[in-house]
Amino acid sequence: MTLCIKCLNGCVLRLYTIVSSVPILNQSKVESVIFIIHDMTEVEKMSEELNSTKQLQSTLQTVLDLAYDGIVVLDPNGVIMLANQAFSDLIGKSLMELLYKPIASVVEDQVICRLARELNKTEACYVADHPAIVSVVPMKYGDKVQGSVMKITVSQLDQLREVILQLDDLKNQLDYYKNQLHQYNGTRYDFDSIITQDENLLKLKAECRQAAHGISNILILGESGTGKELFAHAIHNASPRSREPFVKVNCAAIPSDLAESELFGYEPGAFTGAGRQGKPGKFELANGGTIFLDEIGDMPLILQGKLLRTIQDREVERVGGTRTRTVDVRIIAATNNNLIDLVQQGSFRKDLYYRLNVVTFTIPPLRLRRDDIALLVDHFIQKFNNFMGRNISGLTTTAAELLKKYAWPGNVRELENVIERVMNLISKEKQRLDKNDFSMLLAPESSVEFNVEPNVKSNILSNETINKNNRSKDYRTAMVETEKQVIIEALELASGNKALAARKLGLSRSTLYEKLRKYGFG
Ligand SMILES: Nc1ncnc2c1ncn2[C@@H]1O[C@H](COP(=O)(O)OP(=O)(O)OP(=O)(O)O)[C@@H](O)[C@H]1O
Repeated sequence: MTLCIKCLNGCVLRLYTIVSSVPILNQSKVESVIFIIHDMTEVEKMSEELNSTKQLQSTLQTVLDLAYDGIVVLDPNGVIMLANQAFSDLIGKSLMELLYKPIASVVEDQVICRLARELNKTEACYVADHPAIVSVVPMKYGDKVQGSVMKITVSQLDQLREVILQLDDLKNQLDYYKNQLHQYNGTRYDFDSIITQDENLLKLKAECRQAAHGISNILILGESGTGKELFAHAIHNASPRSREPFVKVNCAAIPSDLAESELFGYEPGAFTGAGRQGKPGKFELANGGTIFLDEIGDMPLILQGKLLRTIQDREVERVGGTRTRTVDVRIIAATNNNLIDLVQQGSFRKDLYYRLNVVTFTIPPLRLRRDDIALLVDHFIQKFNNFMGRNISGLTTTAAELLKKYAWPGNVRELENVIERVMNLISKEKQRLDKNDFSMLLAPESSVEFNVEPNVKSNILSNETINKNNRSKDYRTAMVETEKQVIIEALELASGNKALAARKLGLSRSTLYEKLRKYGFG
């Protein structure tokens, strides 16, 4: 019963009471009643407190059960006062079995029992065969230690391990697909593909292999068909970037109005015809790997400035964009032009030249390494034997002599093309290639011509132009006229098909275009 009492000072006290009444009887008649009033206010208060403590405990239990870590609360004697579900799962006992029992009596794990006696300790150990981190912290009320809380981090580590395993799996898959991509899209050659026994080229190979491990940009010089691209592939493959992309750009072949977007990409709507998604440029595609800028001497002047900025800042900005993107790309540039001449003529930026000319290699032409000819011939015969299902064993002595004396203006590419052509034309019964099979290399003036300084005789197809009159002309004029004549003949033979003419000449298409422009045929 609630009793309201008015005090002398006028305030009203509400008391929770239990009232008992005892009647006093006189001959069965109630004479008076004794009321005994028990003030239960304190008890009621305690009961309310108990209820809220129970609520708090239930909240605490819910919170603890949500935690991934195993948590156990111990009193100063090591009795388990509270534990969460994760702890119970880890130990393999129900909460009923654990609560209010000394931890040493219910938990078999010796590490946990030992750590339960510690305060302020963190240890990496195994709990129930799981790698775990166990921490114990004291619980204090005021200055007095009232017990401790132990936290066992296991499940997160397990989950982390799961995530790490998945990540490893994904990494393996990524490596696999990168490998596949590498086989189909990347490079075709490595240093073993470079056939030579020439001392200078062997030395160059060794230097390039060394430079491959570095970070500097590389410039490869050399006449057309000497193997500049082959070297670029080999350098990339021997570099720490070998698993990353190798992207080739033929600077002479991209139309100048598209060159900027090809190299640097474009944003959506950057120009009429630009795709809605935008497009990454070659630099972005080569990110992490190598970009091979072939025929760099033919790069439009306007783009050279942007290339220079890209090399310096290691950033690209897409056409029509404002955002810069960081790119980590190693540049290998190659050209058969004399870049210093181009700088002097004003068609190549001096500052770009110095940026590119950090580590430079010049591949010697085939005519300066004649001992390689026999080796390369064997290599190409083998290659075409495989392609064509032939069984040619090699050259006759006279054919070998002829090929060794020939000037090879188109270098290794021309040699390869000649062998391919001859192997296509000779009869099935033939075992060895004879001098007569190489009639296309024979000028009417006979072998004397082949002893002439190679530069003078730039191509054997020019059988009419290399004559005595030419020899009396000045050296350069003879070369130019010879070359013009050779080109005209090759175009005639190819019925005006420039790609075919370039193949016949053993030149790259871009080199032929360049020469056509130079001689005003283009
Ligand atoms: N040392 C070599 N060993 C084997 N093959 C070679 C060698 N040098 C060049 N070749 C072959 O000759 C052909 C031309 O080589 P490559 O394209 O690398 O020359 P390049 O100097 O880049 O020519 P261009 O200046 O015309 O682009 C390729 O088929 C290449 O495989």
